[in-house]
Amino acid sequence: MGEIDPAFIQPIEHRPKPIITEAEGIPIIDLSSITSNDHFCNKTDHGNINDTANLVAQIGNACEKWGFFQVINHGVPLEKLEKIELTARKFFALPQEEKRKVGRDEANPMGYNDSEHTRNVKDWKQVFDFTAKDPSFIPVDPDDLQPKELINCWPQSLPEFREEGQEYAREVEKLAFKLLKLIALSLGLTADRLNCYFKEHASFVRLNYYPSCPSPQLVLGVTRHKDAGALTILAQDDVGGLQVRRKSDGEWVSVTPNPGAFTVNVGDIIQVWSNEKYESVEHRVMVNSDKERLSIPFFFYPAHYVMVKPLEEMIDDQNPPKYTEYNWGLYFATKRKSNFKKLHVENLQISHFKIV
Ligand SMILES: O=C(O)CCC(=O)C(=O)O
Ligand SMILES: [Fe+2]
Repeated sequence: MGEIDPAFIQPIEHRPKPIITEAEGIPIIDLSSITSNDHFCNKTDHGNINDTANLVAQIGNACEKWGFFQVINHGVPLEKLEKIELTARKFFALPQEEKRKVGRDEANPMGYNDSEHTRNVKDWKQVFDFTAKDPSFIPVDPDDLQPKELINCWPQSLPEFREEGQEYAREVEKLAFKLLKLIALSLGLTADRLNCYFKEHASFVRLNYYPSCPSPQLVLGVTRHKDAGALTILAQDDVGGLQVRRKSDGEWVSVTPNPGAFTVNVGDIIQVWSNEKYESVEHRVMVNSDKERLSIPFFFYPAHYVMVKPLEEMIDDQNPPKYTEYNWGLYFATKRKSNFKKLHVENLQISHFKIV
């Protein structure tokens, strides 16, 4: 323990427990009935309406009960996932100086970072971020709301990285739009109701590398947090470590990895749009003493200019709006500031927009 930088050490109440409880019951949802059909919700679609209704019900239940679910037969070709995983492993095995050449910083948000902070504690991980869409625009400084073009920086020594990353992002983006439709339907909205917010979406893919750790009981790979965007679609290898705060009793429970499946979770924006019918659930990542781990989240973010507030359809006299409106670009830029260093103030959270 002597060698661990104190910046990584979690306060006692947030350290992982030695006994791990598996999250039995996180639904595994089979998307095979819609994977071959990009227009499965259109009026002209003569596909099996019962299949879609069944899926919508499963997704709605999972979002209400867990805020998390896994999808199989999702249509993302596994070889695209395997390629990006292999290249990600090669990238993280490069010498630190090489990785830092594509380092991200406060001005340039994409690329490599080995000192991410969540809730003012340093995470035991290294990350590499790239945008799903090229070009992508979002403000990066809360004092300058001019959107900035996000420039991806790819390492020269891995020429295949760029194309593999972009191809992977294109495939997961298709899945994200399908899930968005299913979630809209599950909220009683029209299938395309949420699409307007994603025309110029500022989503990005993150490669998370969690090295093995000599004192896994003191640190976390990612400190407890809720994802700020609309949806997260996560691929993980077979090591495990993701824990979710179970809604029924507040216990931290582990999500059993199911390689080839994606773990999907609802983020803060869907919590607000749905006026809390669905909640963005807290999660964290444990590391271990002998195995490194790789995970690849796709953070599905709306366009920077979107004003986020409870949808009209989700509010009425019995359900008044629970959040005040906020601008997504400004929220993102403000939250980002706390990623780089320990701040001595509480980080921005969605609860700060809650109407009490
Ligand atoms: O690595 C994981 O399993 C989850 C990572 C995560 O929660 C995040 O990057 O927001
Ligand atoms: Fe997360």
